[in-house]
Amino acid sequence: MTAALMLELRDLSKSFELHHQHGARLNVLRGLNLRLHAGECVVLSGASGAGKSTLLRVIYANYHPSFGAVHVRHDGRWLDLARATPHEVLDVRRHTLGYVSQFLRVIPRVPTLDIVAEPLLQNGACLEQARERAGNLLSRLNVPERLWQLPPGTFSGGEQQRVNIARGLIVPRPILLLDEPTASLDADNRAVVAELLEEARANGSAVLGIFHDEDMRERVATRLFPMQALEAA
Ligand SMILES: Nc1ncnc2c1ncn2[C@@H]1O[C@H](COP(=O)(O)OP(=O)(O)OP(=O)(O)O)[C@@H](O)[C@H]1O
Repeated sequence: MTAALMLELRDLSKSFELHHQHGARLNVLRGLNLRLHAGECVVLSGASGAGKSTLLRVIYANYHPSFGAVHVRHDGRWLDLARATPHEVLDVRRHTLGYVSQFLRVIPRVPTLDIVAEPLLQNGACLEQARERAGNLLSRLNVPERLWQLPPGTFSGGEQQRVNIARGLIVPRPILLLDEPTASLDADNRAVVAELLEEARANGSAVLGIFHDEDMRERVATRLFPMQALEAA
């Protein structure tokens, strides 16, 4: 049986207008086509500045594409995020499309355990279930239990990144976007993240990510998607 198509980018382009440079345009993505299926992990490769993060931000609807379509399979139908309403975008983010960046951005003074549990609570789980699953993920990611009741503001870069990954993976989502989520992690913790991603794929998630570390790329990628910086307009 062929795996279900989950995400399809068609003829996608993105340029930025540089207001402080008299409206000059910077073309970053042009005519890009990509299909992502359930159970695969496609890793974006290419030099710094090739547009990898921009592409993930366009898919997550943080940036609006200049041209083209971002079709996602959401709730049994296809939706073009480039033309979706803000309400539809929020619904897609809540149920279908996860995004884990390098940085943890959270409300200050909330304990780590609740930060991780929050997305599961929002999806309808009870507090006890959400905290239990949060604790499991934090343990697997080697975040010591003595830190769980503290807000993560003062944690090390690697600890914050592991909290961020736990929060990003606690709700199983059909499509996962990862923007260098393991950048500050040591080899042992990178291996845990690779295992978590394999489990997500085995459960049918489609993963699209950026990993600068070559070991990590080789370990998690089922396919590479090469990208190149465009020439100036
Ligand atoms: N909001 C923005 N406004 C203007 N230019 C932007 C914006 N976001 C990204 N760019 C430009 O787009 C180009 C691609 O950036 P992007 O961060 O997508 O590259 P990348 O391949 O992810 O690089 P790296 O591997 O270094 O993270 C860069 O030249 C960057 O300056």
